[in-house]
Order: sequence, then structure tokens, then C-alpha cells
Amino acid sequence: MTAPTTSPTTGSPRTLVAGVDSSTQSCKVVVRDAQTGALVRFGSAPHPDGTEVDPAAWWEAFGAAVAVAGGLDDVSALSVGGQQHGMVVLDAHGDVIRPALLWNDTRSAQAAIDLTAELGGPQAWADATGSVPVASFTVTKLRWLAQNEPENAARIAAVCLPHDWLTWQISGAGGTPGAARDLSALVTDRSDASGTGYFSGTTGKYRLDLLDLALGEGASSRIVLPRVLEPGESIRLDDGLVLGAGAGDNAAAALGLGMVPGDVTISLGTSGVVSAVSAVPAADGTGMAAGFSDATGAYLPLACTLNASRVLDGAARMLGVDHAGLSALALSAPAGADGLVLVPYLEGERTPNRPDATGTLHGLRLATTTPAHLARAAVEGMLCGLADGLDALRAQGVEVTRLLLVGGGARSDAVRHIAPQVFGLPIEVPQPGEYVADGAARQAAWALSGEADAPDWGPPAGTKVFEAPVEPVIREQYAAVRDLL
Ligand SMILES: Nc1ncnc2c1ncn2[C@@H]1O[C@H](COP(=O)(O)OP(=O)(O)O)[C@@H](O)[C@H]1O
Ligand SMILES: O=C(CO)[C@@H](O)[C@H](O)COP(=O)(O)O
Repeated sequence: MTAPTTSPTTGSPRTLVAGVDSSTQSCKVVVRDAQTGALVRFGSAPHPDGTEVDPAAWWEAFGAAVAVAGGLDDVSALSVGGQQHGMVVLDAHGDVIRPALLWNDTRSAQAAIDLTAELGGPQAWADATGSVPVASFTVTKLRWLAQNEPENAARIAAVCLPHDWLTWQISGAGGTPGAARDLSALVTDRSDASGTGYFSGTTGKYRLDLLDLALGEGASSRIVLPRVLEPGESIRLDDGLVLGAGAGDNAAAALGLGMVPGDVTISLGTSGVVSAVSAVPAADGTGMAAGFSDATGAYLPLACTLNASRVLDGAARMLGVDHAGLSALALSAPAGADGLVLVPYLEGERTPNRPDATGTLHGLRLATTTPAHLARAAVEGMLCGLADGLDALRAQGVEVTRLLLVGGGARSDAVRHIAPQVFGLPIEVPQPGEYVADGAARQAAWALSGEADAPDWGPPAGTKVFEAPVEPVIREQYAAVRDLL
């Protein structure tokens, strides 16, 4: 598969690696120089909308993104980062039983409540797995399946996550429809496994008892779970391509950004995520912070909201403007939008756990019925939800010395300027890029090297710092109405 490649600047041979981000809205592929990390090629392709998706759409988008990125013939290693938690269920032939339920599908909210009670309450789950299950987690989706589609649940021969399934397809073990597929070749990594609800990041082992709790006694004895590869471990395909373990998208972003303890990243994709790397696991019984693992052997406590960049998309749609227009409008209104507050639970919410909530506008007066006030309230409301998440991480002992802002929503000027007013800290915005795919590429280079640690690709380029005095009114007025459901 690998053809020799030379550097266009030095003419000397170089080794290329690829990283994939199979995210909620699209698939992105980067090809980078394994040694320096320099970007060589990039491609992306959209995913379908919706909270349940046929995994075949991810495979198709991956192929299209690879084609845009100029193919993989000269690539020596590849890793896949992907949206976390999605439930991919396979039958004994390796066929997908039903469309995958994604992390932002809330139909398993009651299953989460039931499972939480059955194990002895939220702290029992946090102690067992690091996290209190909510509708996002795979384990609750499996319980939902057992209760609502028992005929499908009975056919499950393997359960995996979006990044595991894509890695399996790329490896060839996922085969082509109609061909033999090898379920025992499924692999995952600890970062993504830690978001299933049936894995303990502290022991590095699956909690088969919790899989049984979801699906019924004995289920775990007939269901294949992906083998959890060690950080840096790989599999080598017959054609020589090295496949890394891959990672959940947030853990991959931590690798891509080169995060160290003290760094906290705010990611504004479809999800809003506040995450930190930590040497110690979190076990937050309030459920605000999820105690996930990272892709290096450490931990990744994070708070994740269901409502981030799409709040901006929705506000722009309501106002009939594009993103630049929304940003200009938001920046033309005063901090606090003269008391107009948007609680942006447009997709329900996960942190805090309010799956059935809807968005609400508070403080509407004649004077605030302007596009500028609504635009400002949308940006502030989205950021306030994440500031609450940062508080939850601090309550877990997370030290915050640096705040980084990434993801599609970080391209908004208004977000960049308003974020320091909300968080009360300077905000560092690395140059817009695909940090999940970059982290996956860095993991691929690590897997290829066989070294103990990932290669040092240096800090992200082109970082700009945004500073502004904190505006306490923004969070105060949000906190006053956030719980008025
Ligand atoms: N300049 C911008 N301002 C605000 N939002 C933006 C801007 N550019 C892109 N977005 C939004 O970012 C989102 C995509 O971000 P991304 O991080 O790729 O999401 P995901 O990882 O969930 O697929 C989309 O909702 C898109 O509309
Ligand atoms: O559920 C989580 C984290 O727990 C989300 O962060 C998903 O992993 C989706 O990520 P994006 O596609 O929004 O980047």
C-alpha cells in the first residue's frame, strides 16, 4: 500500500500517516508527515443528519473524504477518532442490525434512570465506571433496545462504537456485504471504551456485569466486545498498513492539541465539551463531570452538552443571517444582552441531565426584541452551559491554567470575544484546524514508531489569545433562569 514519498522542500524521503475524525456532522481526513507533523493533505465529506444513522454512511463519507485527500496509497499508518458512545450492533454475520443510535439520541433517558437505580444510585456508577449514565451512553441504548426491539437485541453478536466499526471496516475484517466478517478482529481503545458505561478506566477492563444488567443475565457470554488495545498499540494489515487503536474524538483532540495537565479545552462542535487531562480518574456522583480515560494511559474528565455550534446555526437561521452576520450582530449588543437570556436546550440537554427540556428565552422586553440582542443571547447561553461544565471539572480537582477553544463554533469572532467575558480567563484559540483528526494522525505516527510515547509535534500553530474583563452579569442572569423549566 505504501509508495515512497519525498518532501517537496528538502527532496528527502518522508513517511506519511493519516488521521480520521468521523464526527457527528462529517468525516475529515488529514495526511501528515510522521516525523514533523506537517500537514500534507486534507479532505472531508458530510454525514447525514439525524440521531440514528446507518454506519454505511460513515464508510461512504470516509471513502469520499479520502478521495478528496488524495488517497492513502502513500500512507504508512492510520488511526480513527470518532464521535463517542454511538451504539453499533452487529449480528453473527457482522451485519449491522439496525441504524446506530448516536450520542445525541435521547430516547434511552428512562433506561438511564432505571439502570442508575438498579446498580444502587449515581455514585455506584461513578465508582464502577467513572461516570453516571445518561441517555448518551451506550449501556443505556442497549437497555432501550432490549425493551423496545427485543428481536433486534436477541440477534446481537457484537457491540462496538463508531470508531471501532470504522477501524474494523478499514482493516478489511469488516468485509464487504455478503462476505465473511471476523467479529473477533474488532478493536477499540480505553478512551472510547470508557464512554460505553460497561468499562472501568481505572482497571482497564470491561464490566461485563453491567452489560448483563443492560441486556439480561448471560448476554455478555454471547456478545463480542472489541479488544481494548493499549495506547500506542497497533495492528498491521496484510498490505503493510499499520492501524492504530483510534480514540474517542475528545481524547484524540487532546492528543492533537498536545494537552498537558492544567490545559482545559472547550470544543464547540455539535457537542459542547469542556475537557482536561488528568493523572487521576474522576468519579463525580452528581453526573456533571464524566470520568473518561484519555488515549495515553491517563484520564480525561469532561463535561459535555448537547447544544453548542448548532445553537449558533439555529440563531443564524432564525435571524436570516450567515455566521459572520450572527457574529457581527452579537458583538453589537451589550454584555448580558440587556437581560435577554437564552437557555439553549434546543436538543434537550445532557449536562445538566434534562433530556426532555426545550430552549427558552427569558427577559424579553420591547427593548430587547432586536436581532442583536437575540444573537448575543444565543452566544452567551451556549457559553454559560459550558462555564457550568468548567465549574464541575474544578469541583473534581481539575487545575485550570490555560483555556483553549476549538471546534467549528470557535471560528466565530463573537464566540472568541465573548468567551473571556463568560469564563473570566484569557482564551487561546489555535488556528482553525481538525484537531481530532490531527490527534488520530499523531497516534498513527506513534503506533508506527513503536516508541513508548507519541512523537512530539509541537504546539498547535497560529494561536491567538483573546482577553476581556469578566462580565459577571452574564452568568448571574443565566444561573437565575437556567432551572426554571
Ligand atoms: N464561523 C462559524 N461560526 C459559528 N459556527 C460555525 C462557523 N463555522 C462552522 N460552524 C459550525 O460548526 C459546526 C461544525 O463543527 P465541527 O467541530 O466540525 O462539528 P462536529 O465535530 O460535531 O461534526 C457546524 O454546526 C457549523 O455550522
Ligand atoms: O458525547 C460526546 C462526548 O461525551 C461528544 O463529544 C461526541 O463525542 C460527539 O462529538 P462531536 O461530533 O460533537 O465533536
